[in-house]
Amino acid sequence: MGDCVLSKRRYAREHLDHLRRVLMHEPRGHYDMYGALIVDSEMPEADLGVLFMHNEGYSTMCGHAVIALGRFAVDYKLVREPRSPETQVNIHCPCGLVKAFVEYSAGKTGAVRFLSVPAFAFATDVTVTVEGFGEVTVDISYGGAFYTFVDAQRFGLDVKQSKTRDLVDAATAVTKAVKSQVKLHHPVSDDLAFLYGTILTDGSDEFSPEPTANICVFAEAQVDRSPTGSGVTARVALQHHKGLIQLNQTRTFQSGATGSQFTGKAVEETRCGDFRAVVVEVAGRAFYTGVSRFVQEPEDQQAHGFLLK
Ligand SMILES: O=C(O)[C@H]1NCC[C@@H]1O
Repeated sequence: MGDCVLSKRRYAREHLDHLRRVLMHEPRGHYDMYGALIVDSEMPEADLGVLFMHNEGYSTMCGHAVIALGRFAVDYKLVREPRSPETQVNIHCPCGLVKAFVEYSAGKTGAVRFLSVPAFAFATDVTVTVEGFGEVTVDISYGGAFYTFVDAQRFGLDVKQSKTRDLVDAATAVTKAVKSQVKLHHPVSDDLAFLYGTILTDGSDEFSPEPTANICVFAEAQVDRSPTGSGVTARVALQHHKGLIQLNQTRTFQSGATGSQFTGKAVEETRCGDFRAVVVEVAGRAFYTGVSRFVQEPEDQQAHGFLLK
């Protein structure tokens, strides 16, 4: 499989993709299913490595999965002695080492915060031609994965009120335009240099104690149910880059799809290659919903999984 997490991601994509389809697609998963696969990490300081899976392939970062995995790692004893009030869990994601801190008290795990890899605004006020919408000005930012950001109002939409289908169509058209018209690059690895999705926002980027809502459409028009941990990381980096948020100012980010919330703040200025970057802390909660055991029967014609679009 290769000995670094990024090469494991490449190997899974090239040789094990049938397993992702079995788990993420119907009848075991669904169009918007998301999965995390725990792997060994080559980093001595990592407690675990992880590959992220979605409807089309493998992402490089997933904040909502890191929040869930932080709790999971403590509860299932993947880390040495848990400590109160917080236990640190170092999770080696394809984008790099992410440090999660899991509330722990009287044997119970709680909320999780994590410090992600250096995040940076890649390009601001970029004009692209979007099919069906004409020229649209967008920002592009990196938070472990690259996202395009644009105010939903540009399309006459509202991230909390509009039909999900309309938001998905607009975001997907933007993603398609940016992918074909903007060349991305990442100072650490070419494997990180791709556009993962588009995040439509409510346009409230100036610091405010009020929550700001966004909806993330990623991979193959997949809709995130969370406020998007890597998206919050990228959005905070963008807001900080534009001088709209200062270090240690905490903002609340809400999913336009479900109303679930994360908080995010930039905690440190740093660099990523030539980019001025920030370390962003994202916090949220994850809950167990059950334990599943999947099987495949040889006679099952649909055993390999299928997707309805
Ligand atoms: O929270 C996140 O970062 C992820 N949620 C789905 C899309 C992203 O990978």
